[in-house]
Amino acid sequence: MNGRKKVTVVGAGNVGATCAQEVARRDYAEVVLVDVKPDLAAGKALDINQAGSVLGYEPTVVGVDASGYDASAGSDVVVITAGLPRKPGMSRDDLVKTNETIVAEVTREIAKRSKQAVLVIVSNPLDAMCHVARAVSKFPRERVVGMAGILDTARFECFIAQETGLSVKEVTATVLGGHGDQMVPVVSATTVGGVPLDQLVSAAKIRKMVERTKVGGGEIVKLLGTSAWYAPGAAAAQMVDAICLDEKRVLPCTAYLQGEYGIRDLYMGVPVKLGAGGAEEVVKLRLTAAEKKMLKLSEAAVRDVVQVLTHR
Ligand SMILES: NC(=O)C1=CN([C@@H]2O[C@H](COP(=O)(O)OP(=O)(O)OC[C@H]3O[C@@H](n4cnc5c(N)ncnc54)[C@H](O)[C@@H]3O)[C@@H](O)[C@H]2O)C=CC1
Ligand SMILES: O=C([O-])CC(=O)C(=O)O
Repeated sequence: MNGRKKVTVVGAGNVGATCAQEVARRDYAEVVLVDVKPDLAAGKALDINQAGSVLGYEPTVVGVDASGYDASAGSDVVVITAGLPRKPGMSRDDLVKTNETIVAEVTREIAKRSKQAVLVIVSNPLDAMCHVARAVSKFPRERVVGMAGILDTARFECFIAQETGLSVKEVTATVLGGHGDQMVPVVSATTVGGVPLDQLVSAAKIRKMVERTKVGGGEIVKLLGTSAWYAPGAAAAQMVDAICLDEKRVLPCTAYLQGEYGIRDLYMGVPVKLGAGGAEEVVKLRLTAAEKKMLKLSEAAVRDVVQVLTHR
């Protein structure tokens, strides 16, 4: 034992490798990167380790293929990014069957070797893939949590900073609901330097930013031909920090709801107290009537996808 936390990232593609490097840069964990493609994880691990010499972190990243899952044993946190990304013209939901098979297989391998880990799911369609990971791992709901809200919120905050000309560090926003076009940017809880957003920006401009946020993933898919990775990788690493360092941060995460926000037996994005135990508590936020209505629409959209799953 070297006193470091152990973090496994499954999927060494765009999001997984970015997340692995973000975690490596923090220098508190050994990082295991796993990918089904032979040599991909080993090559990325080597590259990330060599960057540490320039950026100032220890070379603790190990890369293995699917025959090397034993290297992940005893992980504190496992980030699952394995699966196909969408291409232009596709919705995230179009990935459901292919990625269900992948996420189920990966979760099986992980759960038997890291029985106490917190699983952070990234693969899409996100809310549905959280159901798959929970059903296969049989972990308690606190220890299977999804990454989407931090990314969606980051997009909203970025647009607000650009619109107001104020530092993004002063912007506090939150985006709830499913990780699809029905997500709910919560304008009533959005402030810049403590000032409510609607005192700074016109209703029409806010509407435009809200709509852009809701299709923020698709905007990047159109530009790149595949989906985003810098912001998603950074967002997943922020969740890893909160868990490994027991930060008790309140972050928008995808959690299994059992009556909170009037929603039962479904994964949805809500504010969560994130610490060593995973999603330790769902935090209640007062929503306006319009926001509640939007959350109901988002719930219906997530339920439509979840009902096609074999593992739920
Ligand atoms: N939750 C969110 O906010 C976001 C989710 N995503 C999702 O994350 C996933 C990954 O996206 P990218 O990294 O851009 O894709 P990518 O194609 O760059 O990487 C995915 C990796 O998964 C690997 N993989 C496939 N099957 C595997 C298996 N059975 N075991 C281990 N590895 C396996 C592939 O070989 C590939 O290297 C996609 O489903 C994408 O839609 C992407 C961005 C944001
Ligand atoms: O848009 C996608 O397919 C990937 C994703 O979830 C995002 O970037 O929000």
